Amino acid sequence: MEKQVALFGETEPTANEALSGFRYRKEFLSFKEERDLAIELSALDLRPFEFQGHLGNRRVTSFGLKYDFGRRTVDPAPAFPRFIQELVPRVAAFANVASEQFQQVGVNEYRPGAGIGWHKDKPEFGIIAGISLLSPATMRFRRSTKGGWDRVSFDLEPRSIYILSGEARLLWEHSVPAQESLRYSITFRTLSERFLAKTPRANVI
Ligand SMILES: O=C(O)CCC(=O)C(=O)O
Ligand SMILES: [Fe+2]
Repeated sequence: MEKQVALFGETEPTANEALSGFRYRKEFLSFKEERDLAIELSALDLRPFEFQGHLGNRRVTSFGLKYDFGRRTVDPAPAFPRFIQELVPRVAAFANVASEQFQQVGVNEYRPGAGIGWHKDKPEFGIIAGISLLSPATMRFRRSTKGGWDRVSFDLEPRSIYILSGEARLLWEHSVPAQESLRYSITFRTLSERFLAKTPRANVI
């Protein structure tokens, strides 16, 4: 049976109880910020995400670094545009990391009918912070158990932010089912300790 968790404002105790390492705050962006960002995002050169096993109708782009799913490598990507740079300190404060630690940013555009299938983000990346714009969505989590799956889901409101760290990041898979109207997410990623240890910084950037 799936647990549906309603989140109001900064409800970390509730969130942590349901899923350790998941944090959420609504109204992280103002309406004006959301509108201005949506204009910036609509002007980006987004490409269809194509990879076996994933829903294909989401469009994406990356900044700072990008993960090449074919070669399984982390490669350089265009620098953060100004509107992303301006968000980083605020996102970093909410995530309790230094701004410089966010080295990768991904933009997802979900037109009506687009979603993202079950996955864990690549182990090269560490903490993930996600901002939602324009339309509500549900973020679903599952973890296999002896008898089947543990499941939990959270409503993501437009202008909200979530953090995936710890168990939510490492042990649970997540997905976002298709919704009926346009939604964007901007995801910010640090690099994992493991990846940093084996990759001198100079080679990454
Ligand atoms: O749209 C979202 O908030 C989820 C995105 C996601 O899971 C990803 O980009 O890895
Ligand atoms: Fe993800």
